[in-house]
Amino acid sequence: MSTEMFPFDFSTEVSISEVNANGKDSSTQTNPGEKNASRTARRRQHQPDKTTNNFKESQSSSPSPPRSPSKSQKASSNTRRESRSFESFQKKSKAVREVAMIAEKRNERRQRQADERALKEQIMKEEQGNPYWEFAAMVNDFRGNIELRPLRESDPIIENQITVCVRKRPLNDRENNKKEVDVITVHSKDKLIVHEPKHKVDLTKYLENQQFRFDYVFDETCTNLTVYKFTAKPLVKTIFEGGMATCFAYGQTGSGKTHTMGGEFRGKLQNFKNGIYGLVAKDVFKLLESPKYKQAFMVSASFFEIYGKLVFDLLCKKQRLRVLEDGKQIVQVVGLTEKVVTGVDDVLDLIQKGSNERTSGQTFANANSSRSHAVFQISLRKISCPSKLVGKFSLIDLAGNERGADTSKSNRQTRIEGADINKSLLALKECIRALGRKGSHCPFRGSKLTQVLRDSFIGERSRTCMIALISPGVTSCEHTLNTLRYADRVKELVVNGSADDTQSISPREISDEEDDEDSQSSSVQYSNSQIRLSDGNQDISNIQVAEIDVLESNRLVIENCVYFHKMACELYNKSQSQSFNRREYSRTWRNLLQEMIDIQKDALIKVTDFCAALEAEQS
Ligand SMILES: Nc1ncnc2c1ncn2[C@@H]1O[C@H](COP(=O)(O)OP(=O)(O)OP(=O)(O)O)[C@@H](O)[C@H]1O
Repeated sequence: MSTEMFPFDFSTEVSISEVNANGKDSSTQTNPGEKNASRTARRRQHQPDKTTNNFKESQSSSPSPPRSPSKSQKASSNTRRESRSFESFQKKSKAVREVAMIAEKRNERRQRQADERALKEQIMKEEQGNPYWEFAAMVNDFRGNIELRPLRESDPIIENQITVCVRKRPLNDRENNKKEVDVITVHSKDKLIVHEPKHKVDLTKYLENQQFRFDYVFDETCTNLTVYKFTAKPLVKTIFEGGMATCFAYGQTGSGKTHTMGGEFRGKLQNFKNGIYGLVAKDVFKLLESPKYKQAFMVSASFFEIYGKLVFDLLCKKQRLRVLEDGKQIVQVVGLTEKVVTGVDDVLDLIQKGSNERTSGQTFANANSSRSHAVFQISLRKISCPSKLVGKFSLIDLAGNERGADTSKSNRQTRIEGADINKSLLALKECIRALGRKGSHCPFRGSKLTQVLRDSFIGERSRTCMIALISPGVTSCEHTLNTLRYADRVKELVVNGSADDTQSISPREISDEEDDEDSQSSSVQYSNSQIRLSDGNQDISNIQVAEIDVLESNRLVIENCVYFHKMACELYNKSQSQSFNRREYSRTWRNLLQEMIDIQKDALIKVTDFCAALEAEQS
């Protein structure tokens, strides 16, 4: 096939040869005519919409190659041939363009793949020895495609009755050394995304991105001061207005509960001034100095630890304390040290003393502080009537929530501890939910923790804040998801409740003339000696208490059945999908069953006790 005869057919070949050579011209030995034809073809590729014009243009602009002497005789026959080749080109030009376009796309795709490969190789080099490098690349890629707008100091503070927020700590040295991937993206001031690493059946890796929403989300750059400003600080005035304020730190061991509540660590030393305990104390004394409250109130503090069913005084050599409840459901921690404090330094001394006691004074019954709940309380009383409690701020550093899952592999003692922690966290969730559902029964007898904090869950003026702490590392992903789901269940109610349920608590002044009867439900008596339970009355009261417990556990079983049914259906449906993950499925299913069994076991114990009490009463 000669260039003279089929100049444009030749250009087609050039195009194809270009395609075959991935964009490089493979026809190295070309004569000038071929070169012209090739140039024409390239011009046509660059202006695909003007093929016909190009054709005319190329016809006129392409110089003809040297011809033989019999030109004049062959002129008419050449014209016919060229006209035929023009028709042929017209037919083929569409196909040529399509082929060129396909080639172009293929080249682009190959280029993209090559770039991705190069990027992967670069990350692999940088992340040498990191088993999660592919997930790291995926998370980076995800973050690169979204706009992040974390919380700002200037963001408004919302006055909720129940606030639930999340704080993400930075990766620690151990996690950095292990090259753990940070799987938490704080998307905005109230949203975060968990990138859960997953594998498909064919072992392809992928991320399951789960989004959660809370009142506030604090990223790893937030300081204790910022966290305090949005969480506990707005609650300080509550105790001056006759209410109960409570702040919980919830999360797995090592997620930053003590760092947030007690203060930042510098090595083994803790700076109690910038923990929430210390910051609350500072603001309490600041408010106490205001003309409105000056000389009106006295402040006292106590610090104790709940370990299973036992309570220990952290301000008195871990002395064991008893918890009693009188006929009016007023709960007392009998013998608890309550020290009067006159300034922030006094409070910091007590925090230091209690914290040291907590970590150094570990006994057989408490080998690890992460297995106990620490409760620090600041109480406000009237100077004119110290036995009368005005308000109380309870700050609780909860036991590591993963401890509740210590089950089959652990020894009996650990299993019992785990069950107690599980039970108390479950009861806590229910009590906060009951507070949100104003007027609904508060199942505070569900655990020692909720029993001693009963006042926090009742009354119009009670306000609660939960700070869920999470570790960002990939190996903590499962615990992180459990923490977020728990916090979400507490928040769920706040989101679904009516506007009245969730917001704006009208402040109320405490007047000297306030009626004792009226305030009794939300205040505890100062003196432990005021608990009056005659022997005869106590029996009746015990049966009544047991009856309430049984009914409460019955309600909990019903509620849980509904939740269980919903979750079991969701899980089963998920198991039918293509992204079915056996390990995740079995773990979730096991946890769900365990939760159900725990609640039912608890109900069974309560009803058995109640039956026995009724029998005893009859005989
Ligand atoms: N936001 C943070 N910024 C920097 N370091 C942090 C942060 N949160 C926690 N840490 C560090 O992580 C480590 C574990 O924190 P912390 O002791 O507070 O965890 P925890 O949840 O209280 O654990 P446990 O349940 O065992 O008491 C500490 O060394 C602490 O300094």
